[in-house]
Amino acid sequence: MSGDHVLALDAVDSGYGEVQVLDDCTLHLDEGEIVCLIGPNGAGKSTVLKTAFGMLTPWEGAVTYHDRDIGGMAPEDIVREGIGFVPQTENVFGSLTIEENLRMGGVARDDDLEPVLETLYDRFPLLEEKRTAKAQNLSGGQRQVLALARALVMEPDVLLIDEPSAGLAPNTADGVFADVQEVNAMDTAILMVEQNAKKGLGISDRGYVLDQGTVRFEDEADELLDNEEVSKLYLGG
Ligand SMILES: Nc1ncnc2c1ncn2[C@@H]1O[C@H](COP(=O)(O)OP(=O)(O)OP(=O)(O)O)[C@@H](O)[C@H]1O
Repeated sequence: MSGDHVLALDAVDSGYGEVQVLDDCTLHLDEGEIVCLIGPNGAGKSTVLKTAFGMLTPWEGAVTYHDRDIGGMAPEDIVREGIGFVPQTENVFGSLTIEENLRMGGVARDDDLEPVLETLYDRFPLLEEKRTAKAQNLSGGQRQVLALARALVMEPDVLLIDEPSAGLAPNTADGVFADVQEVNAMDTAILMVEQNAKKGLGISDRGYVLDQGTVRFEDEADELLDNEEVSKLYLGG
């Protein structure tokens, strides 16, 4: 795959030890997009993100960022390239303050963090209000906002987000999805895994249905939501 994709997986096989999870997986993310990856438990959605972020090295195929091969590059180097990752769990340091968490997000930067912190505090006033509080005292939704903001300290142009709504009450999840949209509006392309397929696709431009490590469907998000087969097989009717 080539062209002007920001991020692409091209015919990627990947997995853990000897266990293959991704099988000829091809997908891409373009500038400005939110793309949602849905599919059943164990389909390999998180594995896509881990392979894109260098936590796993592709066995076959290529991972490209602006057409440059980054397959298997160390995560710390990938972060410097401009890709951020918000894992599903344990994505903040509970015993550190909000501000310390944000500063941890910037350890790979060697310039002054103040301007970017100010921008993030403007964007997420909640974090400024609580900047001296320990992250463990935040609610689940607030933690997700902190995890997003922490990844944004590096000013990535791609953000990989694993299940932003996991474990959150519906209203709280809606707030986090709104924040994801806002992050996207700050010129960040987003590849998001989401268990809540309807809501995830609801804020996305395009989507992929992954099943057994392979892309089964890809389309505009609206089309996937309207697709009867996708609906029956993957969206619970
Ligand atoms: N660290 C690991 N070591 C070995 N196998 C793993 C590891 N992490 C995941 N797997 C296996 O890889 C397969 C795909 O997992 P993955 O987490 O990518 O799925 P997923 O689509 O994100 O599903 P879920 O919604 O359950 O998180 C599963 O069979 C899982 O058991």
